[in-house]
Amino acid sequence: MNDSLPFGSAGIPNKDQPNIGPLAYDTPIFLIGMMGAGKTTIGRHLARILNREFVDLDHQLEARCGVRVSLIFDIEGEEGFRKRESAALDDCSQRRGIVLATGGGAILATENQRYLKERGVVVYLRATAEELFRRVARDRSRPLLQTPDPQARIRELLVQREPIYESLADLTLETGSTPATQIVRVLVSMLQQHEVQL
Ligand SMILES: Nc1ncnc2c1ncn2[C@@H]1O[C@H](COP(=O)(O)OP(=O)(O)O)[C@@H](O)[C@H]1O
Ligand SMILES: O=C(O)C1=C[C@@H](OP(=O)(O)O)[C@@H](O)[C@H](O)C1
Ligand SMILES: [Mg+2]
Repeated sequence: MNDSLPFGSAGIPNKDQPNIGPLAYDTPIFLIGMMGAGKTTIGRHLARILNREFVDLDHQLEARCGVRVSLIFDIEGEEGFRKRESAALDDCSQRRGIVLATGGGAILATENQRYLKERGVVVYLRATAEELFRRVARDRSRPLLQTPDPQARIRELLVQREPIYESLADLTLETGSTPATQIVRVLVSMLQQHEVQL
């Protein structure tokens, strides 16, 4: 990869950033974070520039079920969705050389935490509740946000989930108002710094 990519402007090391060490060239890269963090958008760009296959967990589920995520929630509730999500994550996380964008709640089940932690490099895309809300406010495709006060819901979910995102992350990237294309460049540089073979 090109060594001259910018490093550091939006990237912040975790407090106790572990040394990932040299990893196989085909180690999967997993993106985690809240709804609106940019996992799907950034994952797709990242895969393109690394010449990797891009997999989005929600899209996998939709392809398997033949319906949209919101309809899975309508018919089977969150519990049914989570079971399907866990089975899809078990399969997808075993695929080598991919960039995988998870869904925001895919980190909740303990078996999913194990799949992510043991099978690849985990990147947490972080954003504030205000920024997340700005990004997803007009989008009707996220069933958990179809409430009278979606901003409050985002804040609640963030409080519940932030410790899990942090505990799973090998790398954390603050997305702020940085455009997605620049975030991807910073992320490539962070992965290189952490000896992930790209
Ligand atoms: N860094 C960013 N800055 C501004 N908007 C972004 C950024 N990343 C993603 N977005 C926008 O936010 C929305 C949600 O992004 P998406 O990739 O679907 O997030 P996720 O998959 O994490 O829920 C999309 O409209 C996307 O274009
Ligand atoms: O945070 C969540 O629990 C969810 C996030 C969504 O994916 P994104 O994070 O890609 O929006 C999708 O999996 C589903 O609506 C539930
Ligand atoms: Mg997504």
